[in-house]
Amino acid sequence: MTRDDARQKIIFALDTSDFAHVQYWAETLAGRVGMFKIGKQLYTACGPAAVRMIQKFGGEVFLDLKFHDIPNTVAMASLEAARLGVKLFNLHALGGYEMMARTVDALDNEFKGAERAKVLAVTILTSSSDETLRQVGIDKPVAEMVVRLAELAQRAGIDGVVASPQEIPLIRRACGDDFLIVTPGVRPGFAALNDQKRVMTPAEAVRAGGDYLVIGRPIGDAPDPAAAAEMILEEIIAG
Ligand SMILES: O=C(O)c1cc(=O)[nH]c(=O)n1[C@@H]1O[C@H](COP(=O)(O)O)[C@@H](O)[C@H]1O
Repeated sequence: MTRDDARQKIIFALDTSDFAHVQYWAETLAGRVGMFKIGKQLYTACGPAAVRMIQKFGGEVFLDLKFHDIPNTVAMASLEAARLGVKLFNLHALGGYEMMARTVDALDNEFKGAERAKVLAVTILTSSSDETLRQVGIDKPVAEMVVRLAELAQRAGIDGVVASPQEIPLIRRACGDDFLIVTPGVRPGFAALNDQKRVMTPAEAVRAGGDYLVIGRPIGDAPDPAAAAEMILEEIIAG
């Protein structure tokens, strides 16, 4: 794998509330990572201006708002996400088949075959365990639920999933090679686990078949974030 291929796989999770930080991170990491993830914290604080700031510096955006609502509301919100010109955005597969299929229909009607944002379904969050599922009344193990939700998303026309690296082989087997797998819960050798539970190293996640790796605190909290991003690249290439 070339250095550039490895770089394109890294999505930096821009988890901040401060608009001034957005420009700093865009300048510091543009060209070092493939995409910037704008999630609930930053989007709630700064809105579409944060997306535009990244785009101004030539960065691609993954809008991580994890929509989960009635089908019409999610479809309409998804159209707005796609109109921002982001490369990826997501919704919760637990919202069900109709919510996902209505969203894909709305996008197809609006973009009519032209290039559009890819939509991902979140399966089971990487911070969840079998016990977390039991607490909300789901008695199945995480791995079984992840595959079930990935298959449901694929049937609804969704482009891929967000899942823990540990579930990548199961999803690949069930959904094939063209289904995107975006994986958070990635921890390079030098970083702390924080609140993530089902983790892998960057090299292991790529070897397992992950298309993109979402990495936040191991880069953002590092004393030298640019150097941390380069170390992660080295880990991917060496692996
Ligand atoms: O959708 C996500 O990006 C996501 C899904 C998931 O299951 N687990 C998860 O950690 N994430 C996000 O991935 C990022 C991980 O950040 P770090 O744990 O700091 O690397 C955070 O912004 C989370 O919101």
